[in-house]
Amino acid sequence: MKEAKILIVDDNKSILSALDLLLTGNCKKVKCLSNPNVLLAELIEDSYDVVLLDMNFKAGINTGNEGIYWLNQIFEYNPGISVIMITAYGDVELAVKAVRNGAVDFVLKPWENEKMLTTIEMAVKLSNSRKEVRKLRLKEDELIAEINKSKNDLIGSSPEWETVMAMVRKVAATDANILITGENGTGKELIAREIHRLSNRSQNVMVNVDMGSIAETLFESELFGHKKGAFTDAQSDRMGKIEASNKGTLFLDEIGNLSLPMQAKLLAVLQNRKLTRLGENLPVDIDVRVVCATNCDLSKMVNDGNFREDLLYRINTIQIELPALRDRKMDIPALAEFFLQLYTDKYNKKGLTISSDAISKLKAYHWPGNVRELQHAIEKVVILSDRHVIKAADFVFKSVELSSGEAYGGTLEEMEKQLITAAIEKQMGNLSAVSSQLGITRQTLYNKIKKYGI
Ligand SMILES: Nc1ncnc2c1ncn2[C@@H]1O[C@H](COP(=O)(O)OP(=O)(O)OP(=O)(O)O)[C@@H](O)[C@H]1O
Repeated sequence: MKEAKILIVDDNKSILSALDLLLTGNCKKVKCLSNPNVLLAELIEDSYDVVLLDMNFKAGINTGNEGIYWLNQIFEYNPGISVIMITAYGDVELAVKAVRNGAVDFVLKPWENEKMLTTIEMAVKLSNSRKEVRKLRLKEDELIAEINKSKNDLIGSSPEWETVMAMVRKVAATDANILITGENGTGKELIAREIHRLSNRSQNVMVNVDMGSIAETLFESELFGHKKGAFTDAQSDRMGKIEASNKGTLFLDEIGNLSLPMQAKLLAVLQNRKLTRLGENLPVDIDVRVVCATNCDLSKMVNDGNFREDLLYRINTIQIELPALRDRKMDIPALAEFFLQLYTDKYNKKGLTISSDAISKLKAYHWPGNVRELQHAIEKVVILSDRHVIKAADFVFKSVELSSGEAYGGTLEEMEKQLITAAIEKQMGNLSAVSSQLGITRQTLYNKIKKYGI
């Protein structure tokens, strides 16, 4: 209230001076106008939080229509401003009409000062929250525009990749739920982004949830949100990821990693299109398009009793299978050039090129980690290269199987890296299988892959 700027418009001078006396000292600025014709000019002059507006201006004509007219004028200029009508007892009906038109409240003449101050205080609060909402909305629009601005660089012209892209273009604009399958690193997330970018939901966000890294205990609060105090660590209200993707796209990565109880909870939300935040009673309506990705064979998981059939039907209206990189080797040169450009720019190594024998070597390799592995391989040689041309010998692909009794001369970290690389090769890039082979969680495996640049 102390920071508020109040504009009072009334042709009755004694009302103006009474209100001026009451409010000066309680507010930052109080401005009185006896002629409504200068009202709009005054709104342009300064940013007011509240306008106190008389219902009647012309002496003798008490239709109140002038008040409603000026109310609409104010909103046309600034719909966020709080307007309180000042009205005589006989005009209550009109004052109610003004409230229907957007005024926050009305005060009857003669007013009680306490009541008037409370009404103005509420109006200031409302005006502040409207300003805050408007600011957040603009910020949100800005962020979404920024996120969606960049067109994805999807490299590939092989028939296998073209088939994928034709399917993406066909289904993007529909609201169909899509399941993207393929080995790790084949571009599932990239394709999900492209589907979102080409969809009618691209004005809103795509929210990415990695089901493989959410702990069972946090699943509900991460996805559905919670109210402050809903559980010990819930220190503030939090919107869940599903609600955050409302009107946009919800990308559920590694859907095959979901436990059966979590599958049931997710299915209920997708079926009912409603969710209830933890600790709250009222369900919230949601309107999301679901895109899922997995490297697991979900049909086999259904047969084995590890994945709900009804959930599979719900998420795989359309299935897009991404080819492994070894099955579209003709795209390797273009991908290599693309990543070379990316990393020579990033590491300031302009002019670095790649020899044709190096490209041949890349084409001959079987890429168990697919495009991601190729990307990391190029990044590594760009960092290490101190020549102008990358040669075949710069790429070293290890296929190591260490026997338990073998003496190893390297550091513990090198050994760990080799073990992980060997396991990825052995399991053909299936990270779930790699993590169970090595006896570590998927998250730990991800961290190590990132750490070692595998
Ligand atoms: N066609 C492509 N053109 C350019 N870059 C690609 C392409 N396909 C994949 N990539 C890049 O390869 C990396 C891995 O892609 P992405 O994360 O989409 O794969 P993924 O299948 O979702 O992997 P995971 O199953 O491990 O989550 C990303 O950096 C992505 O930008």
